[in-house]
Amino acid sequence: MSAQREMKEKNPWPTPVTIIIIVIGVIAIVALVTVAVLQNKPVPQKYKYGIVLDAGSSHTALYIYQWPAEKDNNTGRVEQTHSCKVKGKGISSYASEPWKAGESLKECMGEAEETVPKERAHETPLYLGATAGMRLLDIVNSSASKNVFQAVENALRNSPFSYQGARILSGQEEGAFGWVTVNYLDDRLKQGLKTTGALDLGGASTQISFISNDFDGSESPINSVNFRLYGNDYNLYTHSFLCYGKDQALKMVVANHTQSGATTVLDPCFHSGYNETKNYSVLYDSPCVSGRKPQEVPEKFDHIGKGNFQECQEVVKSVFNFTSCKYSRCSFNGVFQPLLQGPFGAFSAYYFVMNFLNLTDTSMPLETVKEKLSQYCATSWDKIKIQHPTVNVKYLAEYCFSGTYILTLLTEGYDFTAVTYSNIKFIKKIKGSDAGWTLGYMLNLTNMIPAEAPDSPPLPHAGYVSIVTIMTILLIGLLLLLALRIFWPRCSKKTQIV
Ligand SMILES: Nc1ccn([C@@H]2O[C@H](COP(=O)(O)OP(=O)(O)O)[C@@H](O)[C@H]2O)c(=O)n1
Ligand SMILES: [Ca+2]
Repeated sequence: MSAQREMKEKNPWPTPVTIIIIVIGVIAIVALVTVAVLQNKPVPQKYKYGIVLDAGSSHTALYIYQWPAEKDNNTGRVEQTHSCKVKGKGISSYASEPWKAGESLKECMGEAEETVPKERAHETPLYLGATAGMRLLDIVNSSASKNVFQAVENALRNSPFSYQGARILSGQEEGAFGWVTVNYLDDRLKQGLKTTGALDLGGASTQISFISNDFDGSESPINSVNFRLYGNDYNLYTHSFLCYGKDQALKMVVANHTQSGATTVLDPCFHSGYNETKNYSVLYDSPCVSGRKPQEVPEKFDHIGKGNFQECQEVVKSVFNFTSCKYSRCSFNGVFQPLLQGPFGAFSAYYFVMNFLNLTDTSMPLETVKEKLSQYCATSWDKIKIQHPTVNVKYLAEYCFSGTYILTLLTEGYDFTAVTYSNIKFIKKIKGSDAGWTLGYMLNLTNMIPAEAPDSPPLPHAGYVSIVTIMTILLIGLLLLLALRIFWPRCSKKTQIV
């Protein structure tokens, strides 16, 4: 015992070598922990951008998407960072003065230039896709449609972005890309989860798209779209009904009322007290109704509201044809539709209308929804105007019709029942991005969704760094213990003597 005390008094400090080892060990640990922390700190993100113009029948909207620059190969999330509503009507309304279609886009294109960093502009793809308004214009006047595209192209080519072209989407593309958007934003594709069907209601056409076990594409190939996304195969059913958007459907319904060429039309889909003089020529100005035009019509008619939901439902039904079906089952107008399956997201005008009517809650029994709509339709036009002083009266007048049309389309047209109605969710946005075909369109054209699932490392980055750090600390600890035994052998010996 005394010898041990003697030794400690002689040399109370560890040897310099041990100190160096300990210092190096501590520095190594601090360095490792610092590296691990810094490595996992979010670095300021650099983004890439893509722009899509949705040239709809009623208006054009511009959407800007962004995704992490270093991850455009399929792992980074694409999200909407900005949107801009073009003032005025859709591009198809400029058939007689096409240059105005190009002009109309300039304000939103200016916003896009402010949103996308200058150094990214030249590599930012810019697309314009036109839907049913231009499909209809192309049917009645294809040279006018070409002129509108020419004007739009001139405006977009002069932008600093990488212009990739303007074209009319087929109804099938419109339906399929809407489905891709909804399922991409919900993260259902990457994870191979059960998908959500997509219901899109526009002004001039409407789309229904869903996966059904009942459907392999063979019964009606024109309604079938095949995808391989993230290693999963999808056989999607999709159909677009031209003329069954809510604005054209309204024209068809009113046209059915006015077959006799009457000067007064009593309309159950408009509120009592509503009375507007309208032109027959405007009513019959689209190919959706031109075939119904009576031989002899006066110039104008008085459109008078009656405010009766039940009767409105009956006249709305008159635009759906259920008489012939050459397939095992049909929705309407002889169009094949497999058994409805799964949850559905209903967006665009489905959402705008049901949201205005306070009817987006689909857990409410369908009968209650109908009662509420019936009460709304029965409210006088004067009262409606007082209740909604800020809403444009042209749109305000149409909500009773639009609500009735939506319920009729869903239940009679597509065959949703009181039970399956609750599978529908009326949505505007998913995680900050608008539901609609534009995102799916861009993801497809930029090959941003791979056919095969990307290989992912077995551990996430943070987990990898933590494990390496812990293992290194353990190793250093072991080395230190080893060093203690080598450089202080006497210590251990003394302990043995004691
Ligand atoms: N805030 C809004 C915006 C659009 N809408 C309606 O939503 C529909 C959008 O259709 P769209 O312009 O995309 O037409 P399509 O080309 O898709 O048929 C139109 O009927 C608009 O009137 C609405 O009800 N409320
Ligand atoms: Ca649309």
